[in-house]
Parts: sequence; structure tokens; C-alpha cells
Amino acid sequence: MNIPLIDISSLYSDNETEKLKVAEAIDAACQNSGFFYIQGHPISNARINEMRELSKAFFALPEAEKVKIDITLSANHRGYGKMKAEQLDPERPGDIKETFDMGLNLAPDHPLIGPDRPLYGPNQYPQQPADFQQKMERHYWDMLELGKTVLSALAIALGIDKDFFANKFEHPLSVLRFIHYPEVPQVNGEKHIGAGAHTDYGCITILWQDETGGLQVQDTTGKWIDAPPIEGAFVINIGNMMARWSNDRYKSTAHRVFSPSGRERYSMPFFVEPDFDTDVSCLENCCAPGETPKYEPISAGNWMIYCFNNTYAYRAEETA
Ligand SMILES: O=C(O)CCC(=O)C(=O)O
Ligand SMILES: [Fe+2]
Repeated sequence: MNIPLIDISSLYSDNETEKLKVAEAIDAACQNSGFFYIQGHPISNARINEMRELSKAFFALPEAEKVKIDITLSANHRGYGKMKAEQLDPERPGDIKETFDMGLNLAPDHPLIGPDRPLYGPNQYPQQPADFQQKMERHYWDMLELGKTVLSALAIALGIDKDFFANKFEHPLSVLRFIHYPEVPQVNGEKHIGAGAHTDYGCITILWQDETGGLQVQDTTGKWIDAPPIEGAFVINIGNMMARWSNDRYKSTAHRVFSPSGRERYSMPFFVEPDFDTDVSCLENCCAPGETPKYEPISAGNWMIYCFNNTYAYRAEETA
């Protein structure tokens, strides 16, 4: 299994032949490992450094400050997730990481908010620094544009209307997340897992990771393959929603963060997820005539809720 590095710059040009080449490279990667790197995207190094500093400053706040915006206080799954709040691999203890999640910031009285769509609502932000919200939201929208650009190539690759995905992000469920994996000393030579083995829930994930390394992807034989950091590149992987849409033409592959060194690490995934009510059912050309699709239709939002309830103890208790 290999994880190719794909230059997507021609997706920003008018050259249809070159776009098609990018789409074909992405198509092959999504069928093979479900993972690829991108370069030639418009997110600058300066921006990444700015977000990196913001993340570091946030996690360095006193625990008492961070828990004021704890994710358990949010009706729509936003805010600070403390150590072990998330258990990605049900076979292992909670993840040794802390997180901050933000998304589309809707005022509490927005008409989309209600018991039928519990993932919509306001964000929770720390009080300091003062420009935290502005920086987060600017990056959120820029990452969403990047996500939509990659999805336009996926639409070409899947042979569907090139705007099929583009018009499904009016009120996206997409989430920008900071993750901090603290330094963990090795005990009895035991290897340390920061994020347990899991697949992602949404369409695609666009991941920035720092220089530490530790991301691993499982191949079809069960072996773990390193997906090391490449400067200036993002790692992109297919999530379950895209696997459902494509009837598993595209693979939602298990991955984890494994840290033999136990060294501190920061990462920043952007989960590209469409509007709550988006119908996720098998694409017409991903199922042979007369064949039954592998997955039942479901709305994007209900799928996300189902997934969150399985990985967060606090949510499982609420819904039990
Ligand atoms: O931290 C990483 O590199 C990966 C995190 C991840 O897989 C996730 O949040 O879904
Ligand atoms: Fe993941």
C-alpha cells in the first residue's frame, strides 16, 4: 500500500485535461488506500504557523479555563475535550489527547437548530486570546473551500455531476479540530497510542500534522503503515460517509496515532461534512443494475450522531 503525494494546483486552473489527471490520481488513491497527500493547495505556511500558535496557546491555558468550555456543556458537540473524553478504539482505554472542536457558529435562536438537528448551534470559545474566534472562523471557511475543491475532483473521478457535492455545504456540519497529544513517558516499554484505531465519519478529512510523526494507516493485511508528515502537504482520507455514497468504491480506512517515542504532538484535522439533511445514499453509478447497495440511505446528520454516540462516553450516557 502506498500513500501518493498529489499536486492539486491544476484544480485551480481552467485546464480540464490537467484537472482530469488530478481526478484520476485521487480516484486511484481512494480505491487503493483511501489516503493521499496533497500539495499545491492555497493554504499558506504563514497561516499554518498562525493556527499552530493558536492551538499551542489554547492547550497551554490552565485546565480550569479550558473546562469552562468543555464539550460536555455543549448541546451540539463543540468545545474542549479533555484527556480520555474520546475512545476511538472500543478495545482500548480512552485516547491520550485533548481536543478543541469548532464548526458553523449559529446563534442559539437560528431556525435550523432544534431537536431534529442536534449538531447545529453555537461554538464555545475561550475568552483569550481576543482574536481566537476570528482566526478560527477564517481558517474554517478557507479549509471548507479547499475541501469543496477536492470534492469537485472526486465528483469528476466518480463520473457524477461536478457540482454534486458543491451545493451540499450551505450549513455544513464540517468541524475544525485542534488536537494535542501530551508527552507520555513509556511505562514497562509499553508502546503508547494517542488516538485509537478508527475510521473517520464524514466525507473526507484534511489533516495537518506537526513534524513529530505517529499517524499510521492499516493496509488490507492488517499491517500498520506510517503516514509521516510532509512539509507543506496535508493528508487527506476518505470517511465513512463517502464510502457509503460510493458503495465502498472508496475506502474509509482505519488509522491511528501511535507514538513509540511518547513525544508531544499537535495536529489539526478538518472534517469535511455536508448539511445535516443531506441524503447519503448509494450514487447511481456505484451500484450495478439490479444489485442492492451495501448501505441503507441515511441523512448526513443522523449518521454523524450515530458515530459520535459510539465514541464519547458522555453522549452514550445521555442517549442511553
Ligand atoms: O492526529 C492525527 O494525526 C489524526 C487524528 C485523527 O485521525 C482524527 O482526529 O480523526
Ligand atoms: Fe481520524
